[in-house]
Formats: sequence, structure tokens, C-alpha cells
Amino acid sequence: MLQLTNVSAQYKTLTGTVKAVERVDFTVEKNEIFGIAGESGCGKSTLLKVMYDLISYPLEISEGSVQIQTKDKHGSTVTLPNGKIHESWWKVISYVPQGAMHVMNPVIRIRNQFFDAISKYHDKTDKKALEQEIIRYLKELELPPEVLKAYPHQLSGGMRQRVLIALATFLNPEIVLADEPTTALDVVVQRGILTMLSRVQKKMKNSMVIVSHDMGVHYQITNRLGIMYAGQMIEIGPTEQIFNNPKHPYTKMLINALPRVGDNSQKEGIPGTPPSLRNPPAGCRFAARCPLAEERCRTHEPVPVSVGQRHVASCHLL
Ligand SMILES: Nc1ncnc2c1ncn2[C@@H]1O[C@H](COP(=O)(O)OP(=O)(O)OP(=O)(O)O)[C@@H](O)[C@H]1O
Repeated sequence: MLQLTNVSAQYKTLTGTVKAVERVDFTVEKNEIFGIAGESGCGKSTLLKVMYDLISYPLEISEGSVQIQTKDKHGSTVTLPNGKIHESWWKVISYVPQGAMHVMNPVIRIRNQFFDAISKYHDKTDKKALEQEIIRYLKELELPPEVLKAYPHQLSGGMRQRVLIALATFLNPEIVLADEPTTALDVVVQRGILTMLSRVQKKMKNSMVIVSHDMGVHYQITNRLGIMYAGQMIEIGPTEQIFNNPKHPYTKMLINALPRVGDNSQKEGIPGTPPSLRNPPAGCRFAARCPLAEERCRTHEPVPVSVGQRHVASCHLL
């Protein structure tokens, strides 16, 4: 279980502070796929880095905490706080970063990338035995063992992404984070990746967090969904509820902009642009684009209210 309590994170740059994540509060439960959606630049990737404890200059956590509850080798429950979570990378929590090509070392064969990443966490000192285990796992994920001999550039984009997912899940971590796992892939390959993620999750019964700007991805694969806007989580609920009964005006506009079978009406994007995260406005951050905004929306920040079972949204009009 991964818990975020009132977490804010910012980039402290020479030209100012970017408040990329503001007071985010939610828990990712065991055995669920939790989605994070929102427009480009709203803070999705930063939030994932915060969860993964991948904090380095200029990024810092300015308030709140991240905690993972897990079991130690004696079976006792232990809590890993942010600042310590990175000590359990691969084993307790793993991360599939955005852009499979850039995150793999181009001059190292896949086989050695596996060894480099996982051998120090693995009991097997015998490389042959470890390789056999990797091959067995690749086959289980319908990946040919030959990929181990390849360099990253010799694989297609979809295959590289599948290899990264295999790498991130080989040690059976309790939490897997994936940043835009299907971006830049064609729809058929996309479907393959989503099926793979879903199968891995069902088999391992672990927690997955999927970041995507594509609402179609969330519809297909996630159980619960958080909608981010300008660094804040403005609605969280079961995916089916978010799609069938969205509550926040921003979520409604996101859902209404989606194409539907049999509906040939012209779809419009959401007019306007999100506010700067260097100097976010007072009140509700969506007010300037919200067709329903009232005076109080521009002056007072809304707090999350319950709008259904396990469903919360932050809007004065609710
Ligand atoms: N290294 C950095 N230094 C300064 N600002 C940054 C840095 N990385 C990201 N930002 C800013 O932080 C904000 C959130 O960025 P983030 O990448 O988390 O958003 P995102 O929702 O994942 O967007 P995308 O889908 O485009 O990756 C943006 O305003 C971005 O410009």
C-alpha cells in the first residue's frame, strides 16, 4: 500500500520555483490499477517521481509525506517513508519511465541491462541460472528470449516498452509505476502493452499506478482514477464513476471531449490554457476556464468533498 499525505513538490530553479505538485492526498491500495490523468504539464510525471522517491535537484518535496507499507524478511509490517523508499527499488517498488529508448543504455545488450538492474537484489550468484529465470519470465510475458541478445535500438518501440515492463516486474514488486507506457506507439501495439500490464497485475495481484494523458488508456485498464489539474488532484474515484458520472467541471469537459461510437457531433477541446505553476492563481485553478465559475471560485480554494462511494472532487459548486 502506498500512501501520499498532503504532498507538495517543487522545482527550485534559478529563475523561480515551479510548484508542480500541491497538497496531494490519496492511497493506492493493494491489487488495483490506479490511473493519473490530466493535460500535459499538470504534474503527473513529477507526482510519479515523488512516489518513486526519485528526488534530486532541482526537485524537492516541500511538505507532506509518501509512505509504503510492506513486510520485512521476517514477515513483520514495516513502513518505508520518502527518503528511504529508494533503498527498496525493484524489490518493493519499480518504475517504468517515459520513453523506453532514452532510459535504456544504447550500448549495452538487454541481457546485461537485466543483470545490472536486478542481480544485486537476487539470491542467485550463478548468472546462468539467473538468465534461465529471466528467459522463463520473458516467455511467460510472450517475449522471445532472443531479445536478451539485442541492443535497444534493434528492437521496435513496442518491444522495448515490453522489455522495460518485464524488467520492472521481474522481481515481483508490490508497486509498479508506469509513466505514459503507451505514448508514441500505434493503437495495435498500445493495446498489446495494456493487455500485458493488465495480465501482469492480475497475476501478481500487486498495485500499479499508470500515468497517461490518454483517457482511453484509463478507461481500458484502470480501476480507480485521479484527475490532475495544474498540480492538484481535483477528482478521484472509481474509473467507471469518473466516466459515467464525472463531478468536477474539468473532468466533465475531459469526458465530453472523448469520441463515442455512433456520435458524429463535432468534439471541442477545452478552451484556454492551464495557469503557470510558477505563480498559480488564488482560488480554484480551473476558474479562468470554467464556464460555471462564480466569484468565490476566484478567491477561495475549494476543498475535496465526498460525491459518492470512494469518490471525491474539489469544486465549490458540489
Ligand atoms: N526539471 C525541471 N525543472 C523545472 N521545471 C520542471 C522540471 N520538470 C518539469 N518541470 C515543470 O513542472 C511542471 C509539471 O511537469 P510534469 O512533467 O510533471 O507534468 P506532466 O503532467 O507529466 O506533463 P507531460 O505529460 O508533458 O510530461 C511543468 O510546469 C513543467 O514545466
